[in-house]
Amino acid sequence: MTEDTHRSLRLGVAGPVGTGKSSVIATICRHLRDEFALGVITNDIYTDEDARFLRSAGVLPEERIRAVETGACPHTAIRDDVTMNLMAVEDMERDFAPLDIVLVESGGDNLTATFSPALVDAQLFILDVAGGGDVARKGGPGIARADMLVINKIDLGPHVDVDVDLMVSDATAARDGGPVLPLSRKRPETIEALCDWVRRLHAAHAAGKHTPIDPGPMAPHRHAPEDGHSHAHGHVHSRD
Ligand SMILES: Nc1nc2c(ncn2[C@@H]2O[C@H](COP(=O)(O)OP(=O)(O)OP(=O)(O)O)[C@@H](O)[C@H]2O)c(=O)[nH]1
Repeated sequence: MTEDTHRSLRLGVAGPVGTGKSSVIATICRHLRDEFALGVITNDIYTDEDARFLRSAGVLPEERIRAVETGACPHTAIRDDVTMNLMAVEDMERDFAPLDIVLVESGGDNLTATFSPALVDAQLFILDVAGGGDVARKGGPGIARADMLVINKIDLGPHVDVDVDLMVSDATAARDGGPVLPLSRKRPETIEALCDWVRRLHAAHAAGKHTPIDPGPMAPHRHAPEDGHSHAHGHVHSRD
């Protein structure tokens, strides 16, 4: 007989470095932890820094926030060989059953990193206005086809000369009309819009009406590690 595992909604959060992945996860946990049983898995190459940030923010009981130290290109661990992450998600689902939602934070630093549908049911891709208003136009699988594109830190628009409305309409065009969510932790109505999207997604998942979408593979890229050898993967480090 197989073990009775409780299958949560697995929600990936990806995006370039510093756009606010940990902050968005903290926000979702703070606002939805009384409605849903939540868990978080973070990904970093060598540290558990993101997990420590979330634990110190006190957004969930500490044991519900676990780190996967990928020890290699973090994008590989969410896309090409998801074994470490899948085991972490399944362990958490078993240890805290029944969980409603497990959030998985990607290591990030890359405009094209996306999750494999073998790991997550849905994914958020996060850009911020501080990265420049034209980033949304540049496209890529996460921007074009993630379940939701978040444009974060819209409170900073005037300070970095970014027209937020234009960035949102560029992003919507890059997604062929797919959903785009302007967000700022300083604007409660945008946080409520994010929470509503998560609620609807969870309801669709629980009803068996949500179909995971693969945003598509990363573009080819090369790493140049310290030892002078380089190796190629299927993605590009656009902010390296
Ligand atoms: N002004 C403003 N700053 C924000 C907002 N959300 C996040 N930040 C700040 O942006 C910085 C980066 O946020 P993180 O959540 O650490 O970003 P991240 O994508 O998880 O970063 P990495 O894990 O290093 O890739 C932090 O200093 C946050 O305080 C926002 O809505 N407005």
